Amino acid sequence: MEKFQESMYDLIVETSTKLPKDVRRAIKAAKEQENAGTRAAMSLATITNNIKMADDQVSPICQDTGLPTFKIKTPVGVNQLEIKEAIKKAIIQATKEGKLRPNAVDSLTGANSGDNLGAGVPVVKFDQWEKDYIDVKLILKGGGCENKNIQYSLPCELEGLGRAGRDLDGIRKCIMHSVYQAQGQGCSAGFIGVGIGGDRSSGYDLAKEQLFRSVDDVSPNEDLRKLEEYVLENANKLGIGTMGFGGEATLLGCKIGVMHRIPASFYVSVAYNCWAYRRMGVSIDPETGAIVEWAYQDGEFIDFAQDEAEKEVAAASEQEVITLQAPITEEQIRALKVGDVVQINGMMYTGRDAIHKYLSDHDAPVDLNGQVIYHCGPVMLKDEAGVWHVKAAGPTTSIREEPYQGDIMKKFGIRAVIGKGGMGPKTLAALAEHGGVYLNAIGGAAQYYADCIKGVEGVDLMQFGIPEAMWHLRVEGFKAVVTMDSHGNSLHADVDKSSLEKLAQFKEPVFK
Ligand SMILES: O=C(O)C[C@H](O)C(=O)O
Ligand code: SF4
Repeated sequence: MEKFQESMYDLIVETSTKLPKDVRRAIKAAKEQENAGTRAAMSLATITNNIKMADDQVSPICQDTGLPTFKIKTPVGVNQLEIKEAIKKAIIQATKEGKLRPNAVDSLTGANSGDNLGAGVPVVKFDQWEKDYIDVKLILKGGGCENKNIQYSLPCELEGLGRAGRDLDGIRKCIMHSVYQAQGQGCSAGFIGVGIGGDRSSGYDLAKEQLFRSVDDVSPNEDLRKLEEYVLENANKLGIGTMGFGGEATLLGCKIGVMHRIPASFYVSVAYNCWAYRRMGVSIDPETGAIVEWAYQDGEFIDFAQDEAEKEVAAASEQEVITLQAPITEEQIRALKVGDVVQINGMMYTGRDAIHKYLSDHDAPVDLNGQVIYHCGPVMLKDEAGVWHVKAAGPTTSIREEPYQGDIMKKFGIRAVIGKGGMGPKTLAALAEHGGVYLNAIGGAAQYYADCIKGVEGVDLMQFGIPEAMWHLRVEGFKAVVTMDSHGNSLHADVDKSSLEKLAQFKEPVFK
């Protein structure tokens, strides 16, 4: 097993930096459905461009490299303790090299362990089997899509769909609702794994297990096959679209598993995965620890470089891009309206969960008047000269900052916040009152945005750990879409409302 640690390192790097073939094909198909010049087409062009950049630079596709979760099958007699130790060492190395973001945070103190190890991190689950090789599957599922997982306890009452009973049609309603409630916040267009039955924990396990199935896999169970097809077809009629901007592609895959339950419980558990669906697998020789074969290798490999020309056409047909130089004036902000595409030059400051809480009862370490806050937890590496470099820097889900955002903008004179997934009524009211704007960047496009960052000018509040610190970033041509303006308009509220109306079309029984 000499080579096992190296094999695990290779598996981690491949998973974090290169999307599997089946996922690439699903993204390509989604792109082909969207009309050129729409926000959805522009978002998908950014996504495919990002996938290509991650390929070329062997860098994380998305800055949130998730909770590393390994599912391992070993022949009888293989030492599982040794396997776990080798995985931990490989994780430390991949983190040091910027292939994984340090993502393990002490839930009580907030301290980041810095090496991706911690209580319960990584997740390593073993099974034994009769075969003579080791099978290792890895999924790196980020926090934004994890937060959109949902578990239903049947019977229940669902907005838009009415009563969901303890039968196949009730299950259908839950799954349709799960896609609606995710909106764009889990970086749609996404994939869902569904677990029917079990208890609260085994139900979610079963749902996540489905995410290891190939996108092309067809369920051998006839009822589930029909349900998977139904959901895939009809969830795409909700009009949520990529990033929740509206559009044709909302869901790229639906896989459903079933297990027994106990009489009183009936759970439908849904695991939502963003488009950055990073899962890979290898089979390993138990003697040497070397990789014998990679999983998910069937079918055509889409190299998104081929899409270059197409992407340029889409970009050219876009509307005018408004350039904003930070610091930005109230007048410039008031001139913006939902749908405008802007590009930012100058400084922006990262701030996510820890910073927003901190700023609510402390002074800011820098003058934020007229400035831009970027909801982002980047992957950063320091070189030997002590200079920081951005390795990946896409937006994080903004709605988590809803309790603080409006107050902080007013307190410090912040004019723009950039994030993804949109914010709620409290922030919308503050944008109108104070003269602020919410800009939506493309979730997961961590290489694309890292490329717009021309320098790291400083960092504050490092005690919160790399992803949560306040990084001072000098940017050029950082593009985003105005999705909430200072005139009370929110694209997110509009898409939510229209998708709820569309969801109601699916109220009548289908599977009797
Ligand atoms: O933690 C992050 O950087 C992003 C997160 O995965 C999210 O989707 O909000
Ligand atoms: S930012 Fe988006 S793409 Fe990245 S892990 Fe979160 S949900 Fe996935």
